[in-house]
Amino acid sequence: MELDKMDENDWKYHGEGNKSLVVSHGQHSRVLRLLKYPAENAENTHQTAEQAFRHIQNIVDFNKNVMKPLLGEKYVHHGEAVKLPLDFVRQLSLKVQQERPESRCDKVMDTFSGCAVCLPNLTQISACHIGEHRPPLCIEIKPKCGFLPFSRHASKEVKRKVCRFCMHQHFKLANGKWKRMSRYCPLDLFSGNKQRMYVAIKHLLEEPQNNFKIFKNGVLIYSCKDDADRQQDLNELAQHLKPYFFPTNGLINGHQSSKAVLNELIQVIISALLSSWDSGRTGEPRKVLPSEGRAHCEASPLHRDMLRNGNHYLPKDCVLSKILQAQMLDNLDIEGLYPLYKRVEQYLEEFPKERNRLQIDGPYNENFLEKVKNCPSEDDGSIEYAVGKVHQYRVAMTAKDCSVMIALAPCGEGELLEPSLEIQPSKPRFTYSVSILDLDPKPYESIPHQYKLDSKIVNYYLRSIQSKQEPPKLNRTLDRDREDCTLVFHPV
Ligand SMILES: O=P(O)(O)O[C@@H]1[C@@H](OP(=O)(O)O)[C@H](OP(=O)(O)O)[C@H](O)[C@H](OP(=O)(O)O)[C@H]1OP(=O)(O)O
Ligand SMILES: Nc1ncnc2c1ncn2[C@@H]1O[C@H](COP(=O)(O)OP(=O)(O)OP(=O)(O)O)[C@@H](O)[C@H]1O
Repeated sequence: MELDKMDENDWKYHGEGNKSLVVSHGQHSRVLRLLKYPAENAENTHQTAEQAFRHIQNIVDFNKNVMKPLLGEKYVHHGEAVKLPLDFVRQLSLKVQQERPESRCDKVMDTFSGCAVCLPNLTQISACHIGEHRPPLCIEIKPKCGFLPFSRHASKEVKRKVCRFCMHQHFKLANGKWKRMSRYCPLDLFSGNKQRMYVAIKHLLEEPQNNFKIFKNGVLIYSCKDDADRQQDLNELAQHLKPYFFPTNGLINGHQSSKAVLNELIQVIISALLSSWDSGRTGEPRKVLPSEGRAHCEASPLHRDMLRNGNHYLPKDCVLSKILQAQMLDNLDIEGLYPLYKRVEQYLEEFPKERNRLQIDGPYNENFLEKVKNCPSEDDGSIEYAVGKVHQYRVAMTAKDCSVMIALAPCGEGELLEPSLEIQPSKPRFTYSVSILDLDPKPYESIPHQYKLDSKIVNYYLRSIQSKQEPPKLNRTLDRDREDCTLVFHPV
């Protein structure tokens, strides 16, 4: 990519989140990730070009020096900070504007600094069979927090029973963020139990919100639509997917065939999420013990029998296990962390110059990682302990908000390249790659917001459960009874 010869016509809108907008290159498997700002203060960010570049470089450094060693070399692509011609960025911003979803237009793309992160396009993977005409598929999952707080600081009993995602759903619906409740529960996805994972992914398909997307040849073909006819959307998705899973089976018709195709998709997703390259070598997957806080969430719509169905484990090096371990660095809960944040604040008021030594805003280098890894386990009253816990919490926050990309390319007969997924010997095979994205550092300043938000979510949940005068389990049990009118897949 020659930075002085950038042409906006080579790039197209790819997607965006709350903080960044992503464009992809038409020919090369590359994306540019540009930051966004609230529309009202876009021109007043008062950042010099140097500060803007530092900010982008900080994101790259955090990915490279902190998240990559924690999550694993093979999953994290840290990218590169680039400085783009301002003219190109302005033209690009005009070009993509019409493609942007309305709900994201409260923020505008940064057209002032020219700074961006250049990354591999993780929706792409090269097909492993010459003459293979089916383009790559990619499934993106934002799994969110996969455990219940086990800290003694978590003051409300409900936090030990119902997971944050399930409680947050009530708050999000009340605030109008979503129109329909998601039945997805992260604890089921992270359980390592294939039946529970199956149901979790089925619920993501039924109500994707911002947790589930599918791309074909790098183009988004399935995601959240507020006023969608879900069954029709799923049937259309099945039409897209059928050549991948039933290549020789003629035209697909009817609800049953859609279910069969989506069933195959879920099986492949589960295999990719549980795959661990180490297990390939040794033959036996290495297990991690189930940890505290990982049993199940009482708001999950799963049947008790399935929850009781034995202990299951995540293979040690699978992507979910890596993410969960990083999430669990938050072992005090925000309620235990907040007093330590205040200790740091007080210390910085007295000794403002210490901010740099303590690496509150970076640099995100090996030293920062050491502080995260070697934080004392007991509170000795020191500032070092408080800062170590704050750093750990911020890393955990990043892991609770990241996304997993599973890119799949069909393999022809006898063309099996490593790594590959084979669901059953008679079924089509895929070569695949699994990556983790959106690993930006969460600002130190957001801790008070997290503290308030946590209490709002819990209090709102308790109120809404009380107002229905039903215990949480009963609520979702009623939902389950209604499941007949929605999609029912058959668990493996
Ligand atoms: O707080 P949460 O759990 O709602 O997570 C926020 C996400 O909302 P979600 O619940 O996933 O829909 C939110 O996602 P959306 O904008 O809702 O798609 C962001 O990812 C936000 O991160 P950041 O502030 O942009 O760095 C996320 O904020 P952080 O808490 O990770 O800072
Ligand atoms: N390297 C990549 N390759 C392909 N697609 C990508 C890549 N990085 C991001 N995307 C796409 O762009 C979308 C937005 O990116 P990202 O999640 O990093 O934005 P964000 O604003 O940081 O998100 P959040 O709302 O979680 O803060 C992703 O959901 C994904 O679909």
